[in-house]
Amino acid sequence: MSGNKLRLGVNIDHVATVRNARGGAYPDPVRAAILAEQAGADGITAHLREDRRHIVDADIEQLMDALSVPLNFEMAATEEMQQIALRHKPHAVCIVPEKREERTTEGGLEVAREENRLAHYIAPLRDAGCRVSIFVAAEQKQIEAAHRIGAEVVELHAGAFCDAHSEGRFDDRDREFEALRNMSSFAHSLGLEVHAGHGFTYDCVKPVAAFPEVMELNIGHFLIGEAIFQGLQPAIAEMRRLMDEARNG
Ligand SMILES: CC(=O)[C@@H](O)[C@H](O)COP(=O)(O)O
Ligand SMILES: NCC(=O)COP(=O)(O)O
Repeated sequence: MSGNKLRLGVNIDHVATVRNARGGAYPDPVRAAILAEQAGADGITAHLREDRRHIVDADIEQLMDALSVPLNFEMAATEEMQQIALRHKPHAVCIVPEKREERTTEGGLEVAREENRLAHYIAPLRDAGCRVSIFVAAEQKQIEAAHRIGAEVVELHAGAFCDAHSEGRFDDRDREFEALRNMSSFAHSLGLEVHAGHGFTYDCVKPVAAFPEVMELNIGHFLIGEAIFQGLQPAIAEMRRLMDEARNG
């Protein structure tokens, strides 16, 4: 991924959701990834869930062959996913919590609860050259634990902030925003690279994009939705414009 500008990782999971609705071959998430690259995405994010509800193993194979920007491979901390990651050796892996019954990622990884296991789990991934990120809630104890286990990056779960904003719960939104801002600064003070993701829309991206410590935003569901109305490349270009506006004033 490029320099120290605020990078945009485009998550293409939900192109696969549409594809899988009919069990066919289109729309192709790999074609979406290539179009996203051409529209200015600095990286592509794909979440291979245990239940393969959207991205499937063949998508990861094809993305590894087709992409000229880095792949951020989201995965649960399972033996199966570790073997898949070690086989492909993507630029980055992001360890996320998963529950089969969830509709989408509901919270951050409870790193503090299983530090020893996760430290051993991520070591081979780091040794294989993958940049290891941990998807965490904006909580000090989780960020400290992510640092202790040897993660290089934390991705702050922005979902509570984004949901509160879109639902008009502005007191909740402001509280979540303060947590994100404080934990972005705290994570940076530990030497962690700071990312954020989950739930960003045009309306709520700028306040977090303005955090000077944040190096990357991973955004998917909203962009794929917007692509239905204005096309994927214009949707990405607008998100990029808003991110740049936030960062550069
Ligand atoms: C970890 C995260 O916030 C996103 O990658 C999200 O998981 C997208 O996938 P789902 O929509 O299946 O949760
Ligand atoms: N890690 C967050 C991500 O990849 C995209 O989340 P969303 O924008 O699909 O909610």
